[in-house]
Amino acid sequence: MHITVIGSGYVGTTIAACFADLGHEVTAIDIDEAIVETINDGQAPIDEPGLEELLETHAGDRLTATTSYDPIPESDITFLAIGTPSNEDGSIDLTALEAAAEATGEALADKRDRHLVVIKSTVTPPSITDDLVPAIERGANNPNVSVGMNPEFLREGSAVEDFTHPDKLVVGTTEAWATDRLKDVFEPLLEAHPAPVVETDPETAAMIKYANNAFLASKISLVNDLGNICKEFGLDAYEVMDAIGLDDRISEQFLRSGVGWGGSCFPKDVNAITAAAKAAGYDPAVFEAAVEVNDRQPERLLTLLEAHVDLEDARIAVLGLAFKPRTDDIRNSRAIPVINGLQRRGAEIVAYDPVASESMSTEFPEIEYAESADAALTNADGTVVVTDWDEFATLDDEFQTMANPIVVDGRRIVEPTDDIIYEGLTW
Ligand SMILES: NC(=O)C1=CN([C@@H]2O[C@H](COP(=O)(O)OP(=O)(O)OC[C@H]3O[C@@H](n4cnc5c(N)ncnc54)[C@H](O)[C@@H]3O)[C@@H](O)[C@H]2O)C=CC1
Ligand SMILES: O=C(O)[C@H]1O[C@H](OP(=O)(O)OP(=O)(O)OC[C@H]2O[C@@H](n3ccc(=O)[nH]c3=O)[C@H](O)[C@@H]2O)[C@H](O)[C@@H](O)[C@@H]1O
Repeated sequence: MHITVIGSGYVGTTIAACFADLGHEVTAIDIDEAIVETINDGQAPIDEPGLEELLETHAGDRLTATTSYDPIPESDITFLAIGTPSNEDGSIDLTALEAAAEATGEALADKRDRHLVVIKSTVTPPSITDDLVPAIERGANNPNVSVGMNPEFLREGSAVEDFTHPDKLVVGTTEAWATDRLKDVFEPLLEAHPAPVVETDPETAAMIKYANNAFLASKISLVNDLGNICKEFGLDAYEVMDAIGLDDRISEQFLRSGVGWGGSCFPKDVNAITAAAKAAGYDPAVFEAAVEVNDRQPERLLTLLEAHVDLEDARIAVLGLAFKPRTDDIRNSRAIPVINGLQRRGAEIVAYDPVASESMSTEFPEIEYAESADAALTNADGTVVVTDWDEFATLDDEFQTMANPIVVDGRRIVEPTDDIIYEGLTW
């Protein structure tokens, strides 16, 4: 099948490369010329394990990238994988996606065969009928074009692996031929890795995506609430969570308490579904509480640090800047409120991350960036661990180069020893 994928970010590039690997002919379309050139050179525009290998194999062969929308009518199906960020009030900002949807409609104006436009971006259910279908129709109201929704569940840092080993495939369509076409795209993937296929309408498919993300984010906040209680009682939250994770109804996944959830999706998606629910007249109390608990965790981390060291003019090492390990993405990283909190308290900050220092230096150009954890720790009056990079698990003698070996761990990654003053956030 010939597939066009519009938007070559984390999702677009991953799915374009994986579709090519499944044997499809793929055209990736992005407005950013540098991204298009990178893909055509067989390189990955983002840092994701396994992605560069796929692009090296397929670029120039089954996969080509372009800034032009012209290939759209020649393809059988188009996936829209454009960013859906937040407005100031937390509601979904559809500007970029609507522009791409309208341009896609225009490109399909004269198409005589059936064409399926699939929304891959995370969008609120009402926005499909209220904004996106009208945007495509503004481009051209062609009855041969059908609109579907196929939410994506991949995680950054394991995008290729997650895409190729899905828990489920959600197919949101309005016509039988559209369902068949979307399922045909995934047929080779499901043959290799069978997964349940949920066939539904586009709005329910969109809601499934928010329910998934809001559930997981709320689960972590619930775990953080429990973790904070454990800490107050002098108990180890991880021992408690390991036990409750044995209950199949709870599951052992996403039970890691600490400095909270960040990234490009959980924060914006919980805010977007909350705003959409409020616009529809319902106040989602649990989601609001989940955000509040999440906002509190960085402050709790700093309060624990303050109990050991006066932060005014203290040199504090921040270990980990990415929102999670194995990515250079700092969007909504918990390191941002941690650094803000340290700055408010007058601390001097030295930060280290294996890959995300450059991204963070655009956000905080004024702080110092070290080349290694060792260098960051040298002469520091205290350290906070914000991202659970594997390399922090092996830190040991490095803490002895600190002026004061005080370690406040926001991710339960450092091995406590008698030679350091170790404080866990929820243990
Ligand atoms: N990042 C992730 O792990 C996941 C993201 N999602 C959702 O997928 C969507 C895309 O997210 P990301 O890939 O992270 O976004 P991104 O911001 O990394 O990529 C979006 C791309 O679209 C391009 N673009 C913008 N306007 C365009 C236009 N008119 N025509 C062509 N290209 C255009 C941009 O240049 C950029 O390369 C969002 O709705 C997000 O919530 C869903 C699952 C996972
Ligand atoms: O819609 C999206 O973009 C994606 O959002 C998340 O994926 P992602 O944000 O890439 O990463 P996660 O592994 O979910 O981690 C999110 C945040 O939660 C934190 N987290 C995760 C798990 C846990 O037990 N505790 C915890 O604090 C992580 O440190 C990180 O800051 C979802 O897991 C994906 O299914 C979804 O597709």
